Amino acid sequence: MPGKAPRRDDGVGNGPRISDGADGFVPDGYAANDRPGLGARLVATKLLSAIVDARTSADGLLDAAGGHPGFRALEGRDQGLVKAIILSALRFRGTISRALDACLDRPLPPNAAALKHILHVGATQILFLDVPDSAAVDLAVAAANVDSRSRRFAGMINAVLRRLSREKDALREVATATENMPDWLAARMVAAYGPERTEAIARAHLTPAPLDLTVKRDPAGWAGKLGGVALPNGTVRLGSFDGPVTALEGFAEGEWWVQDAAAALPAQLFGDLTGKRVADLCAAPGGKTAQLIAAGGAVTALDINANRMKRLKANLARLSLEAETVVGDIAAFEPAEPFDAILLDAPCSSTGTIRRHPDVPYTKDAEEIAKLAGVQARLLGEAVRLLAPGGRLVFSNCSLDPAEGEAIVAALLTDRSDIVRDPVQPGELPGMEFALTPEGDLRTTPDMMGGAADAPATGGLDGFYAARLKRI
Ligand SMILES: C[S@@+](CC[C@H](N)C(=O)[O-])C[C@H]1O[C@@H](n2cnc3c(N)ncnc32)[C@H](O)[C@@H]1O
Repeated sequence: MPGKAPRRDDGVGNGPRISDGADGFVPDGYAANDRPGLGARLVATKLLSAIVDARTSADGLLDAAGGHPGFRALEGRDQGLVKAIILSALRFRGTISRALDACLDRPLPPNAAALKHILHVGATQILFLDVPDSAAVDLAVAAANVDSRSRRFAGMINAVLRRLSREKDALREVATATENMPDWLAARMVAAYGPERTEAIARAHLTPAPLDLTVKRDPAGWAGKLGGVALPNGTVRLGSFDGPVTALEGFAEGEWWVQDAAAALPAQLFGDLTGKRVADLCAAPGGKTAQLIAAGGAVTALDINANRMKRLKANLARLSLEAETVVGDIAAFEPAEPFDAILLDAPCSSTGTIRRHPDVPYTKDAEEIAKLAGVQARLLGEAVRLLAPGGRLVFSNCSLDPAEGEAIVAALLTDRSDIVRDPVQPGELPGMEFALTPEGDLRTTPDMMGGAADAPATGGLDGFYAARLKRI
């Protein structure tokens, strides 16, 4: 059984008025105060629709400062509940759909999107969260009653969710983890990794990722201080941590930064950078920039996004690390001299981070992957232009899709006779040799190291690809 959110007695909060009426999402003059806990369910229903129907990123919606107005208006406890509902509703979307189908006498009307989201929000609480079933059912019925399009389905919602509650022990069993991958993604994963590995990857997606930290020095010491384990690459992993990272020892002193162990690997492929001119060409928010500086490089960090660059600067300031920073497009970057080492951590579909961002399968698609692959190929061509003869370039991203990784590098190597692969040797990644391909590239997937569900203290990695190249 996957992790459940903390139990709430009644699934309630003293809900504030949640609508300014501007988006008309709380209809009929309704105030969430009228029914404790209803505001959270209405917001969860609305946000699930925004993610699944309008393909809006969950991070942007679920932000206490800049998120959806309905979410921001909720009190902290209800915000936590909405987050738990949304993340579980997405993580287990296939299992939830199957369970609901088993409780429906006939298929839902095709134009009843709001009804579908109300059922999913109710079912998520019954099947996967520690909310009393009676509160989940009653509040789903109440949510239907305040929406003029869904009101006529209130009786049906009541019957379906009550049946779900009675039969939940059988219905919440995940039949195959792959049922929780939308078809487009499952097809691409099976084509790349085969059905068995896809099932293992899908299973790893069902458990949130642990908290990983990159430390400036002394991983074993920090693992001891923070109650974690030091992984073979030096990442400190805190198996179960629930709270603000800012409260952890060493944060204020700038001793570490949050970074998945797999995300730490591409920059580690450069080894010692002392005395080297280094460019980090897609740098923000700067996790890998910090590693390159800590490895001794004189780093120029470039990113096209000024806001993200502000975050990079703030992150480096906290860590007391220094880099030259440039806001701009790689294509327009004309440095005085070429670089000895270049990291291109290109924008991608982020399918390697589904454990952290279960909305990704619903906000991305095959068409977007093809578009991103075009961007990556173009940026890699630009990055090569900035590399000194003999210099090393690492191309990386957090996609699981070979179209955004292996295929991009293969095409470059076919096109350019002056660029060769500089294969990573097993001895360079002691204890993590499993992450190397026969060609000497890095390829991690979430099921590696056991997968978080099987080995919470050491399991699971984000999906990453990295190839090390050299200019001859
Ligand atoms: C995957 S993120 C980089 C993450 C970063 N390397 C880290 O570890 O924190 C990709 C970045 O590429 C930047 N980017 C996209 N297109 C770019 C371009 N043409 N020139 C420069 N930066 C670009 C985006 O703004 C984004 O910050």
